[in-house]
Amino acid sequence: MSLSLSAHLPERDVQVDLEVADGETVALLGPNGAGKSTLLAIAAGLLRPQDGRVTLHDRTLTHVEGGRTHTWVPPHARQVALLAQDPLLFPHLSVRHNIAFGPRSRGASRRTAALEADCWLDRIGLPDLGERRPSAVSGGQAQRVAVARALAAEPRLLLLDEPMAALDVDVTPALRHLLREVLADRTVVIATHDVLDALLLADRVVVLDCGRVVEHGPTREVLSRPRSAFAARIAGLNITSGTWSADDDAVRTTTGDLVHGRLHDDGGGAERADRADRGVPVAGTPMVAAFRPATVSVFPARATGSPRNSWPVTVTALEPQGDLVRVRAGRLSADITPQAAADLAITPGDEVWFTVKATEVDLYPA
Ligand SMILES: Nc1ncnc2c1ncn2[C@@H]1O[C@H](COP(=O)(O)OP(=O)(O)OP(=O)(O)O)[C@@H](O)[C@H]1O
Repeated sequence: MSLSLSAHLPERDVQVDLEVADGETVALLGPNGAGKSTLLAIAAGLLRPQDGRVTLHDRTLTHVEGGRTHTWVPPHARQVALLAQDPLLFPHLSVRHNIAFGPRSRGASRRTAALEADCWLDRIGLPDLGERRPSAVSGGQAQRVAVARALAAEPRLLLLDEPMAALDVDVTPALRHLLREVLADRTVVIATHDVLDALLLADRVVVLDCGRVVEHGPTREVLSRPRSAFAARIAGLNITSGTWSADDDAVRTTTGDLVHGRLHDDGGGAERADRADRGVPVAGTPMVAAFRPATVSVFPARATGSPRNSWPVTVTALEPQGDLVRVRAGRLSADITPQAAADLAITPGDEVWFTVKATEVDLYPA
């Protein structure tokens, strides 16, 4: 194993074992507060567990037993790079010098470091922005620079904490594309809420809940046969949140749309979700609605016969999805046949209607 981490941190109720093979990308998935960032902080040496051990390529970085520290390598000496939501570039340095910082700190000459930085600027598609200060580039560009800066330091382990979370949905595909390219063959742990990150970037997923690993395995296996409630909720699904409207017998989303569907109770796993409906939530209960992109039909105008779930959306992207075309509209997506996409002649920016039968929508208390 390249990375082996076992940690117990009682004050955060975290007890986790994690192993990552050499060259493997593992996605840590889990709801808010599950312990994803805590795990990354332990690996990076920003947090000391009560009991635990972190080894990277057989080198012990952390070894603590019962609060007593036996081995502690400080963060800068771990050869571990942590990339957070916020790119945290040095504001007083140019973009080129930010990237050159890694090679310089490895002992490279000024000239070599600058040449390496220029290679990275090309690679991240920003060859002309080297002289700019971080304040003069966009959020998406800054995050690409942060990726280059992290990798230019040649870390043996790269940790990514929700790298896409602070970005507009329009720029996430470009960053995801870059990550796909640069993460191949590196040892990486990426904490994310986004199932697409897991699908596109990770070889394996580890699902955390309440500070424990509740599920792990190859990405597609876990997402196609999820066993934990969280994985079931996010596995390739459209997820939209809102609150229960008793008058409408539906979830009212933050944008005011109503989503009708099949009610489930607390979603305690796929097995339970199959059972008949239980109690109806009280008005105002926070809820999530989940439905598969393949169940969504796309129409140029409101569908006749007006199915109960039909929403006007603006197409933001079209992407191949197996044999189908994924039509993205912000956070929602529909998978349709290439023929249907051609007939509709959809392009990003178009207004269309997404329609889904209530029987295809699962509603869970959030
Ligand atoms: N600085 C902190 N001090 C004390 N407890 C914390 C701190 N940060 C997080 N926690 C607690 O540790 C637990 C794990 O939180 P953590 O931030 O690791 O979860 P997460 O999965 O990264 O969540 P998110 O997706 O919201 O970032 C939670 O119970 C949280 O309340």
